[in-house]
Formats: sequence, C-alpha cells, structure tokens
Amino acid sequence: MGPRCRYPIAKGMRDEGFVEWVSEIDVVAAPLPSPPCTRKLPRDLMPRTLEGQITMEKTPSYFVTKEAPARISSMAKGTKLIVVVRDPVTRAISDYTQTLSKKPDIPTFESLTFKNRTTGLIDTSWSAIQIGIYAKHLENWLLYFPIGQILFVSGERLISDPAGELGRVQDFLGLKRIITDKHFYFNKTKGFPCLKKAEGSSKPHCLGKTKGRTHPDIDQEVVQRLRDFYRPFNMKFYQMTGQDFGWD
Ligand SMILES: Nc1ncnc2c1ncn2[C@@H]1O[C@H](COP(=O)(O)OS(=O)(=O)O)[C@@H](OP(=O)(O)O)[C@H]1O
Repeated sequence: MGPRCRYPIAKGMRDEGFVEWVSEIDVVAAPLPSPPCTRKLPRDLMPRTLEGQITMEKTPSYFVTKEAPARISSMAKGTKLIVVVRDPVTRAISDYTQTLSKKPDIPTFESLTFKNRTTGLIDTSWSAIQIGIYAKHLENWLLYFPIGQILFVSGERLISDPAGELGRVQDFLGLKRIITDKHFYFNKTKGFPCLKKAEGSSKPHCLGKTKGRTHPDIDQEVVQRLRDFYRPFNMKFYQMTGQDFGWD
C-alpha cells in the first residue's frame, strides 16, 4: 500500500464552520488529496457519496491555478463550481493582512503594490494583486466549463445577507432551501454574521479569530490607484458573469 495521503484543507473547512453548514443539508464534504497524491484518482480516495448526498470540495487556490480547470473537467466534467469573490482591492489588503500576521517583517502594502511607485506601475506579479484579476482567471475556466455551471457568490453579500447568498447556493445545487435567515444572527463584537447553533451543539458559532482581522490603514492614493487598475478587469468580469458586484 502506498503512503497515506494528507488532507490539507479539512481543518480549514472545519475552522470556517463549513463542515457544519454543509452537513446540515446532508452534503458530504471531502477534500481532495494534497499534491503527492494527485496522480491517483481522487474519486478512489474519497468516501462514497450515498444516494441523496452531494460531495463537496473546497480549495480557494483552484480558481487561480492554471491546471485546475482541465484536471477537474477530465475528472468530472459535470462538477458544479462555486466561486466566492469580493472587491479585489479589499481582497488584496486582506491577503496582505494574513501574510503580515505570520511574517510581521514584510515590507508595507504600499511598497509591494508598485514595481515603480513614481510612475505608478503596479506589480501584477505580486500574488495579492494577481489573484484579484478575476476576469483573467475566469477565462481559463471557460475553456472547460460553461458559465452556467459556475455560481459566483458575492463575498460582500455573504456578510450583509448570508441567508440570501446561501439561498442562491442551495438553488444552484438543486437542494431544498433549508438554510434561511433563522440560522444566522449578527454578532456586533465580531462584526460578522454567525450561526445561531453549530451542528450538534446548542451554542452559537462564529468563524475563527483568523477571519475578520482588522486591516491596516493603507494610503488612500494607493487604494485609488488600485481601484483604477482593477476597474476594467471588474467590468469585464461583470460582463462575463452577468452580475454587477458593485465594487466601484
Ligand atoms: N461570518 C464571517 N465571519 C468572519 N469572516 C467572514 C465572515 N463572512 C465572511 N468573512 C470574510 O472571510 C474572510 C476570510 O476568508 P478567506 O477566504 O480569506 O479565508 S481563507 O483564506 O480561505 O482561509 C475575512 O476576511 P478579512 O476580513 O480580511 O479577515 C472576512 O471578511
């Protein structure tokens, strides 16, 4: 027997309450194996999906991984894809905040943003910037999947109206609308919606400490420059998805 595969995202899913949410609607959440195992058919490594269940897998980096669409399509071309997107400028700052929490000595956000600050040339090779060019990544997916097979969830609405966005997710997956307003409350201290009851518990459940970190103050001129940079890509993304995410 070969070495056991690691399941790198299982913990993250649990941290985010994802497993609890999906299992409530009888969905099997099973992560794909980590890179050493990718040559094996992930199907063989996953628990069996029983009648009436849907298997879900979540890895944020798939959306920006060049090889992902071809691999997923060759494995199961009918796979339904869900992408959560937020304002790319806020996303870049959030990404930077996460790195900063692990490496406090990194340069400032402002200095990493530019190849040349005087000319205002943005460093598009910096992953925090690159990931937010959604239209470009989506083009790669549309070579393998029809647009109707992809649901785009607004990260902003997931906060302002979690039940509404989850309603769209349930419809897209062909599930009964079981998760509704009744499942959420707004936690003022956290500044985010939380679940009234986590599965198997009578206690409320909010996402962990690493979600919803306070972002550092960024020079508004830099923020504006980034807004200008992303605008055409955002417009193209709205056109491709048929949804206006209201990021401008
Ligand atoms: N309910 C609730 N509670 C806490 N946080 C919430 C919630 N809903 C959405 N968010 C937003 O999720 C952001 C973190 O998610 P990430 O996608 O960056 O996480 S991860 O990279 O997949 O670990 C996190 O980004 P930051 O605010 O930058 O920390 C939040 O804005």
